[in-house]
Amino acid sequence: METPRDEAQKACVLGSGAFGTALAQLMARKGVPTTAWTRSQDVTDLITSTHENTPYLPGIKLSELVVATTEVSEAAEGASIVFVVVPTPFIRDFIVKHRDKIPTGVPIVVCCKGIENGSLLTPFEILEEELPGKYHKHLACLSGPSFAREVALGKPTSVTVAAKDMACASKVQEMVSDLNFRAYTSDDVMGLELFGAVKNVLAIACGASDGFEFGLNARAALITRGLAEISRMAVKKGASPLSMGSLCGVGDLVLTCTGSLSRNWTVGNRLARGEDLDTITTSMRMVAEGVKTASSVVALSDKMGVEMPICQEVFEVLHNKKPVMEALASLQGRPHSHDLSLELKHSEGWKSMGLGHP
Ligand SMILES: NC(=O)c1ccc[n+]([C@@H]2O[C@H](COP(=O)([O-])OP(=O)(O)OC[C@H]3O[C@@H](n4cnc5c(N)ncnc54)[C@H](O)[C@@H]3O)[C@@H](O)[C@H]2O)c1
Ligand SMILES: O=P(O)(O)OC[C@H](O)CO
Repeated sequence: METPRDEAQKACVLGSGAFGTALAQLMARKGVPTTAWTRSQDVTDLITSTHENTPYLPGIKLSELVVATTEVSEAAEGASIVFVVVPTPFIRDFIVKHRDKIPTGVPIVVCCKGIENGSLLTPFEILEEELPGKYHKHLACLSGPSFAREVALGKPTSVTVAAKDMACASKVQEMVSDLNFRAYTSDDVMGLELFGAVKNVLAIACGASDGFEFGLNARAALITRGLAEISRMAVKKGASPLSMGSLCGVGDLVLTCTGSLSRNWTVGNRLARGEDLDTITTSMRMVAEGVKTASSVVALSDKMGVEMPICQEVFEVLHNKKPVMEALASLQGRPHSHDLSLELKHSEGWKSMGLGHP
């Protein structure tokens, strides 16, 4: 039987934490043989012998079509789609070390949510910097409300796939979608990545607020004012303010700020309950990207002259040991200001879209 256009023959997943494993399971569910690169031999052995990635997705039986290897060349060979799911702090080293093994002419889908410390670049920007030009029109990124466990279990999930070349975004959309996983396309790569990165920092604030049992009003306010912070930065960085209404915008922000499955929310929650950051992070094998991204967001907002008070307070708590209660009080005591609707109407980005005040 002829294979339909834009259907993957083999998928390669680079990074076998919770989300990489969930994506491997998603592709296998679609009948696509999938090879996942794991950093450690013990995870490859577990997947091979038990069909379960116990450290990252315990209790979920993986398809026989998912195989694991510690060799990037083996994972990538013959792949018609590649997912990059290595946490942001390790992406650059990973790509530099393995770029000669990454196939050309097939979509490379970046699925990480963070901003690199130092360079202040997003994962997509890092790949553009480190991969030769021949890869660039094949780069896409995928984000949205998508807890790995629910994706792996085949629970209904919808995400955004963005690329600079819409043909690439559409190709990825076709390749990843099934009845339980629905992808929408976008050309706003910067918007998708900034929302995905900064929402992790805001989820730490919401986890802390929930840890103190400040209530649902406080949490809704943090989410909404958090949306204002991201939009401010995104607009100034050239992203579309309209992406705030997307799955990769408000969708993922709401999920991560309200879901106890979130690692970032959990970090904030445990901080509020009196644990210190080192204890929390060393007890987690998984990565809460918001911890390191908080430093990048504060550095980037300073550099760009963008006000991001919630992110600033999260940074103070995480990296300058400010007591959580004091940080939350600082936010409530700030000078009065405008609602986002009024603020955006006067912003240059909004005006350039013809949406500002005349
Ligand atoms: N877990 C989710 O629900 C989810 C959903 C969407 C997106 N994401 C994003 O996917 C990315 C990966 O997260 P995850 O949840 O799959 O991972 P994880 O937190 O479950 O696991 C950590 C991963 O990092 C790897 N790692 C640790 N040190 C490394 C190093 N030095 N070099 C290379 N890899 C190293 C580990 O091998 C493991 O694969 C993150 O950017 C995350 O924000 C996660
Ligand atoms: O568990 P978290 O906080 O890393 O969030 C996971 C995903 O980003 C949710 O879409």
